[in-house]
Amino acid sequence: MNMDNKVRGILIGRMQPIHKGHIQVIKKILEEVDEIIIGIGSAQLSHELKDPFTAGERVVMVTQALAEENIDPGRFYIIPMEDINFNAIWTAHVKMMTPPFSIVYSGNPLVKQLFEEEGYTVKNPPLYDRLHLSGSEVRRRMLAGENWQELVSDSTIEVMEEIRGVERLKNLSVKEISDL
Ligand SMILES: Nc1ncnc2c1ncn2[C@@H]1O[C@H](COP(=O)(O)OP(=O)(O)OP(=O)(O)O)[C@@H](O)[C@H]1O
Ligand SMILES: NC(=O)c1ccc[n+]([C@@H]2O[C@H](COP(=O)(O)O)[C@@H](O)[C@H]2O)c1
Repeated sequence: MNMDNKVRGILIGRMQPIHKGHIQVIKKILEEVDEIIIGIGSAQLSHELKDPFTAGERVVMVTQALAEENIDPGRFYIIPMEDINFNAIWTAHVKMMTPPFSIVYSGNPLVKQLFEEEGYTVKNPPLYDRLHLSGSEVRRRMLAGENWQELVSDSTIEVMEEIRGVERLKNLSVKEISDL
């Protein structure tokens, strides 16, 4: 039960980085709920090929991308969430870190299973242009020198330049190959 009677939904994703698919789904969820909680998943990870950006950098990217869309800042929370080793109590960990919510939006079968077992409503959000709109595709294009910019918001391009994100990813790829 919510302490303030607001209907809240939660969307958890690693946002490595946030892309136009996330933005569209966030807008869609905001048509259904009063407020959305955006959980930045695997918050402890950074400087890895699959997870190059820190939780703090991801918070900035998400905040600025939503500002660019003129989404009312009073309607969302951005909360970094570290992984824990115990799946059975992960939902309690998420609950502890967030404002009360009643709907979970996720297509991830494990996330769905864990929250359903705790009695939450889990909805499968629509996927937009999934062939192109995924964090993996953004990172792949960054490494390949292809057009990743079209997949993300202008503000994300700016943050990426500020933190030299593409250069970081390329350095990580050289390091991971040399570690093989
Ligand atoms: N193209 C998309 N359209 C709508 N929602 C999306 C899209 N891509 C991801 N999402 C949403 O974001 C959540 C996962 O976030 P995450 O940042 O892990 O996305 P991802 O793009 O699949 O990442 P990666 O490719 O790095 O694994 C999913 O549960 C899904 O609801
Ligand atoms: N035990 C745990 O810590 C646990 C369990 C399920 C999902 N998660 C996290 O939730 C997020 C889910 O995002 P995806 O839907 O993109 O996989 C990921 O960051 C994942 O690591 C963590």
